[in-house]
Amino acid sequence: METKLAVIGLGLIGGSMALALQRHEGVEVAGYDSDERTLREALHLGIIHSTAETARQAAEPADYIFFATPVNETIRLMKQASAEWSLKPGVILTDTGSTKTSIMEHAGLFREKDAVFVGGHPMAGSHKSGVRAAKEHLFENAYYLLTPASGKDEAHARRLENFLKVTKAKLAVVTAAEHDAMTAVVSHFPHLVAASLVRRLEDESVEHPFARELAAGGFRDLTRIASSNPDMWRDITLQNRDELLDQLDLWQQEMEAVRAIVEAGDPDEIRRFYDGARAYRDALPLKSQGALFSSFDLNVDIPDNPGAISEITGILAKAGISITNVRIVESRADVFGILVVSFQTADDRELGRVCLAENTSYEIYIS
Ligand SMILES: NC(=O)C1=CN([C@@H]2O[C@H](COP(=O)(O)OP(=O)(O)OC[C@H]3O[C@@H](n4cnc5c(N)ncnc54)[C@H](O)[C@@H]3O)[C@@H](O)[C@H]2O)C=CC1
Ligand SMILES: O=C(O)C(=O)Cc1ccc(O)cc1
Repeated sequence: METKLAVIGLGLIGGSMALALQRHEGVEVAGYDSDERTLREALHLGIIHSTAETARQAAEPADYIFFATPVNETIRLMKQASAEWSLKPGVILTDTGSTKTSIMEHAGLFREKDAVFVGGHPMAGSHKSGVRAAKEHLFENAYYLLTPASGKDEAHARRLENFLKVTKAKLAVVTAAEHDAMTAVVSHFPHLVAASLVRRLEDESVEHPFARELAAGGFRDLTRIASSNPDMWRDITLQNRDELLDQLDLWQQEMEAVRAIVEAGDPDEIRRFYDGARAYRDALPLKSQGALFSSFDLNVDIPDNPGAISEITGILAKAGISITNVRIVESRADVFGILVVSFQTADDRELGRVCLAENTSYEIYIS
């Protein structure tokens, strides 16, 4: 029997969701995006089977409705859907938003409509946005958090979980409050810090214009997420404002403590500070594709010459293993640099590792 799916918002996440859910046999995906070009492209790229002229038109016949719009827009659509749309009895509505408390405060709007809203957040993505960045594999191995409103909704959450299994994400149920507290620490606050570090460099560059030329390696790694979509992050910041304010207070305390350590100038204490952070960071789970790990990387020690990069990419291309990115994190004349090769899935990375080990003598490792 055909299952009808409506995806509202066809950017990176909605597009990827539509592609991943097409792995189900007999799923018919109708899409709507307020941006006409995105809608046309989604159809052209096979991300959706049909376009709708309004969100309502896509949603009314659907068995599952996904809102993959910026979070403030999702709340606006939820209000409209509950007040005006004629939804199919038994429909499950869900979203992909990075925040959950405000959204779940509106889930009750569907209670009298024989419809259930179960919050969702696939914790994979990148600083890229838009339909062209959509990938069927995006959610594989990533955590996908679900926030059913109450015990009564858990049966519906299980139905949604079953539907989402084809994404190969790791599904977990949490409360909206737990969700927002945890994502504030691992995702939302780091975005604020990354943006602030970039702004600090911009200020510094007034006096030292050369500083921006030196912003390589670590600085670029640490601030990649500052290239994210500002509209999306405005909405997230507004919806998770209280948690972010708490994090800012705690960060100020942390910075005071760091300041005291630096001011005291005790070498042992300074080393203990770095060592503690390194030990905790190195023990973080790497297998999962959490919010801060958006690709599967392989590090290859290569000599610092352009031939080495094309050698590696050539070997992988010949073996038909697709890569999503290559970059050098450290490169100095006459020493070995580290080439970071990113893959779409853990399986591709393993194939790449074996292939490079067989065909080169470079040291290869997963950091
Ligand atoms: N980018 C990421 O890495 C992740 C984002 N999310 C969440 O998923 C949602 C979507 O994010 P992305 O796909 O990255 O954003 P995106 O910017 O790539 O796509 C959003 C799409 O929604 C459309 N849109 C905006 N208002 C609309 C409306 N009223 N009706 C229909 N379409 C509308 C836009 O035209 C755009 O195509 C956001 O809530 C975000 O917080 C969740 C996990 C990861
Ligand atoms: O680019 C990155 O590493 C991210 O942080 C991606 C991301 C953005 C928003 C989310 O809600 C979850 C993941």
